Amino acid sequence: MIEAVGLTKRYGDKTAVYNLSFQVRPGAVTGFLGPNGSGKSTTMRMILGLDNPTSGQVTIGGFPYRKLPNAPRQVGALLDAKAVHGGRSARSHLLSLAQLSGIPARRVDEVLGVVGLQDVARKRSKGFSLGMGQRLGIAAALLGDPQVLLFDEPVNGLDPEGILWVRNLMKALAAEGRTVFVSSHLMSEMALTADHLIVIGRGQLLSDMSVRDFISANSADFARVRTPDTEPQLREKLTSALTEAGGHVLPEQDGGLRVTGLPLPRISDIAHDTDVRLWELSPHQASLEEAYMRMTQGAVDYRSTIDQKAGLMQPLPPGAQPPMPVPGQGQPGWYAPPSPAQGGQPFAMGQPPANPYGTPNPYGGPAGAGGIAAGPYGAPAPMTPQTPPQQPQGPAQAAPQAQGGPQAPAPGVPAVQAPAAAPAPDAAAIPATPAPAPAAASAQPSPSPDLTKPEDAR
Ligand SMILES: Nc1ncnc2c1ncn2[C@@H]1O[C@H](COP(=O)(O)OP(=O)(O)OP(=O)(O)O)[C@@H](O)[C@H]1O
Repeated sequence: MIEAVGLTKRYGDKTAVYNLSFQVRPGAVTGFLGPNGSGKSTTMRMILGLDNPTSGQVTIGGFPYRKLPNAPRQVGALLDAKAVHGGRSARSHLLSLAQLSGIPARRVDEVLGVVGLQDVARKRSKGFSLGMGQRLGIAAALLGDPQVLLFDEPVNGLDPEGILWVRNLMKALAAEGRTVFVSSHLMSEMALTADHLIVIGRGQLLSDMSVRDFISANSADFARVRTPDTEPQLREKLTSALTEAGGHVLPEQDGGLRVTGLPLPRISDIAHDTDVRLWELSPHQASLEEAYMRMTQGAVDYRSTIDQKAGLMQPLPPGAQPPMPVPGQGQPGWYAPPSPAQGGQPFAMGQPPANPYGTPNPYGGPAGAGGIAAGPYGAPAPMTPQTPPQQPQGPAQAAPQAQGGPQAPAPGVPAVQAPAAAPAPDAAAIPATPAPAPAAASAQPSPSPDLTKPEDAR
């Protein structure tokens, strides 16, 4: 388990993380969400001993990372997939990490297979695509067969097959009882992968709850109603009647109406009473993305000026910042549907607070996003390296390493793609990684979970 208590990090007068307390438990995938610059990477670096907290503490299994016995075998991480010496092959990179941690060389070939890079194992990583680099980073994280895994944006750059593979891998690792902590900006992916969410904004904790509770607390179900496109007056008539009955009606771009505050049968009765024919009356649940936007809107530091023009948010006075969101409350002015507290229970009559992920909803709607394919480690097809750049491979090309790449492993960095030697506090950079592509392509229920275990541990 990872436990942070009052974790705070300041860089000069910039407070990157403030008074964060949370626990990441084993046996589940915990998503770590927050807008750009909210402090996710800083938090992960502190967990891994790469940054020192200004105050507070964070422990893994009760120990600060740097005091963990045999850390590389207990914790694996992917922080920066680019932290690899481009002149080294994928295999050499992993071998050097393995040697630093006393991990047998045969484990390198195992993880290369798990991530699907076996066919390009001897190619220089500088020719790798973004997705292949991610896979290499994931391989490094798995190297020590750790019980605790941290992944910072693991699906960044992966194609759909790679994304599915990472999703299944995360879930399989958690199903084996491991602690899996993963950051991502892809809400749809988080909705499919995570069981629990920790959301931060401007370095502070905004939410710590299950995905289902998060959506339920930050969004409201709604009904979609469509009247005949050919008779716009019917739409107006129905809008008035629904509003009069206490509903909240928002027009949608395709001419439909989004209605909250009235159960579906009531909407149907009102339409009937006002002599309005319906082409559609369907129940909907807000997505994780909508719930997330509602929760974090006030904590977004970087926003396009186009957002206001597009009506995605209410205009603020020049120079004003939206207020920090309050956990469990929506952001006023945001486009998402009103929260249950504001809009009431739209489908009060037997409405399923339904499980958005997995179980079919009682109204016969889509089953949600639960359908995950098979095997945890069923990897995607083998990768082919990009055409290697023609430039010379001299030392100059290795410059990136200086930031903590493999060549100069950061002290204390574990199984991850870490740099070798001792961790350098505040150093940044963890390993990089590759992506899978085992021949077993596709969706076979993965090979045995043992694939993630070093032979000497089986
Ligand atoms: N070494 C540093 N020196 C000064 N400021 C830093 C340093 N590292 C991070 N920060 C600042 O701390 C804040 C949090 O950054 P961090 O990278 O942790 O955010 P993040 O949530 O990971 O962002 P993103 O989603 O964009 O990756 C940012 O304002 C960033 O500029």
